[in-house]
Amino acid sequence: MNRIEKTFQLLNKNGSKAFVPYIMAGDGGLDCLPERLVLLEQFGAAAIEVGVPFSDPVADGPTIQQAGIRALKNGTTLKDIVAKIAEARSSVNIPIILMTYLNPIYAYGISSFVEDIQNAGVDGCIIPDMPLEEEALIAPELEAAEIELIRLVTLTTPIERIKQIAAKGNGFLYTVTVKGITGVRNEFDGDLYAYLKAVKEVSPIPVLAGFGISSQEQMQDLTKYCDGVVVGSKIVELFSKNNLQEMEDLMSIFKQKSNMA
Ligand SMILES: O=P(O)(O)OC[C@@H](O)[C@@H](O)c1c[nH]c2ccccc12
Repeated sequence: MNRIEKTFQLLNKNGSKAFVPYIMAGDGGLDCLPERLVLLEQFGAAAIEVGVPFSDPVADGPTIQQAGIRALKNGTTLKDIVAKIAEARSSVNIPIILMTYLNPIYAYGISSFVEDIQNAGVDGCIIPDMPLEEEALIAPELEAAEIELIRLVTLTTPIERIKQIAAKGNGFLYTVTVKGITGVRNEFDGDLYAYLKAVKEVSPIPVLAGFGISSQEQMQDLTKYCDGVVVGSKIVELFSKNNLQEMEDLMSIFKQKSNMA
């Protein structure tokens, strides 16, 4: 069984919710990636989304964009990231999910990409600019390698399409909570909770909410309606300020789960 599936089975059994932090690989130098992964697991992460820096990150807000620019300035490449994950894999028990736009995968070569991330122990992949209609490009190879393709739905996705996407049944459904790009928000649309509830009702796989989340209050509100949260910009900001205490405090409500992996 894939690590992602196993993780959600355990969370479910314990009645716990998932905290999935996003980090930008190469921000602060690629050498610190393994220690950051280990730290996030210790703080209570259920899985970690590792972002690949890219020059045209269409879904990224200012915090993630800046982190991407810093990582690119450090000379970070997808090849080096995959090698670093391979190096870190034996010290990390929780699932590692690689988030990259399609272009770097193309440049790498689809088959070698899948083969290399499989060997590195990557458990899942998020490719935000690849719609359902285009995924035949890579989905069969990922499936053969037992790597979960994590798909996104948004506030504007019709429910019939959400059903179709969720029915693919990989990993979890990434439900985007805002009409816009990544980045910390103070409040969400009033209809968000009803939408999350509707997504949860039609999804045979776990539903995670992501985009704009930075406080424990938001996390507690949202996880009433879904199985967990993805937090990117806030985590990226705290790493760049080296504010590990605030990170540990923020994640503390999820911590009891860290020992189950
Ligand atoms: O930064 P936020 O608002 O907390 O949102 C998570 C997000 O950063 C991360 O999941 C992510 C970063 N870049 C993306 C592009 C598409 C989808 C998701 C992402």
